[in-house]
Amino acid sequence: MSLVAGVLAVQGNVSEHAQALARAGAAYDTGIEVREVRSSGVVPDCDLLCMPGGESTTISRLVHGEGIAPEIREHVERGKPLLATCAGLIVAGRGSDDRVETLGLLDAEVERNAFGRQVDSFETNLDVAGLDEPFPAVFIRAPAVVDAGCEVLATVDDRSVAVRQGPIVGTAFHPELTDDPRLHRLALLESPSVTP
Ligand SMILES: NC(=O)CC[C@H](N)C(=O)O
Repeated sequence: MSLVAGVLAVQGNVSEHAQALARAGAAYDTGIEVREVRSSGVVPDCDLLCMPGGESTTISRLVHGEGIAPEIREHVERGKPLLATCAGLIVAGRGSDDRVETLGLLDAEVERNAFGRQVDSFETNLDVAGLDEPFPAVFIRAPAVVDAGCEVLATVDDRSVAVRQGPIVGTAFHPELTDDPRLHRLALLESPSVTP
């Protein structure tokens, strides 16, 4: 079978997500066609969706300005999986920062740059619910979920850094920046609406 995966391409690690999707699909012999989402009209054809990191202010402006926001909303309302990473998590959540117009898809208040400047970037082996072995998680000016009304999959220093609600998985870290495809698999290919 073959799946169509959309990667929001207004900003962020687009090619890295495309490669991660290819790695994740290879394990299942699933063909994955990646489409970059820069304007409206692409998301309705997608089985899976990634919302990458970048600058959440910019991403939220473009998502709303280009008419992509209602399509993402409809995508998850139809039970199709969405992986939102870092700035993508901020945009998917219910915001705590006026400069970001969030989508409110996740019942999670997300604090931007939650780990402070002194630790702008770090990597840690993270226990994630649903994965057997720790995941090599890369954090770059990462947010954290400060108030989660949804399932928490992982924490760092008592802060929630991976959450799940229905077909949506949000991570404060960047699973696309490692060779490990397990997070993309867990979030996207093992979602109930997708049968690889
Ligand atoms: N790597 C990232 O996506 C960083 C997110 C960024 N700090 C923001 O607030 O938008």
